[in-house]
Amino acid sequence: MNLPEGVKLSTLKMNIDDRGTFTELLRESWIEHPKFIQWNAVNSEQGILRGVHVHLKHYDYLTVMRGRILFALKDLRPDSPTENLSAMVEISAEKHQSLFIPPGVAHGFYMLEPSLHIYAVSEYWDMEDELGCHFADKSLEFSWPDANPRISERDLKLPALSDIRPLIPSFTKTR
Ligand SMILES: Cc1cn([C@H]2C[C@H](O)[C@@H](COP(=O)(O)OP(=O)(O)O[C@H]3O[C@H](C)C(=O)[C@H](O)[C@H]3O)O2)c(=O)[nH]c1=O
Repeated sequence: MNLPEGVKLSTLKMNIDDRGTFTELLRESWIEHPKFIQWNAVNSEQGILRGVHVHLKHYDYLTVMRGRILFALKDLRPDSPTENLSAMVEISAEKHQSLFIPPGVAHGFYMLEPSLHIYAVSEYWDMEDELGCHFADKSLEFSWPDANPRISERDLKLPALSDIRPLIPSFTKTR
């Protein structure tokens, strides 16, 4: 699958026995840079769309613990080898995968089923690092399965993609 440079989609090993399952979600050795300092758990009803957000500083590392989520990604970093590439990735709890998203890659999440995703961030939550644009902006080139998702007031008021593009720093190779 063609993903923005630096985005990593990994399959996690689910150990199954007669009691249930055991899955390692993250080892520090799997990701050289950055270190993750905060974890979040997010429950969502079906039909919810979170985003589209993009960060100047922090990295996200996500996995789906229950349900099925469509992750939409777009590379907004000037000079990136995949500048302007859009991608849609579906992750379910059954096929345990993780998604690593560097700064400058816009992302939005549409819940195909009631879902629980957990994610780690490399900086503490800071609204200064919470940019975003309206999910239905055509220049995102996202094909959402739902033209009328349930979305927060904040996300509904997000600007056009063209308004935030000048704020995104140029691409730097993830160490
Ligand atoms: C991010 C965050 C939020 N909150 C509080 C603030 C709100 O009362 C509530 C929901 O926050 P928000 O509406 O920002 O959640 P999402 O719309 O799911 O956005 C989050 O997930 C999308 C996809 C992102 O990429 C954003 O980085 C992240 O903000 O949790 C906290 O208490 N700590 C936190 O670290």
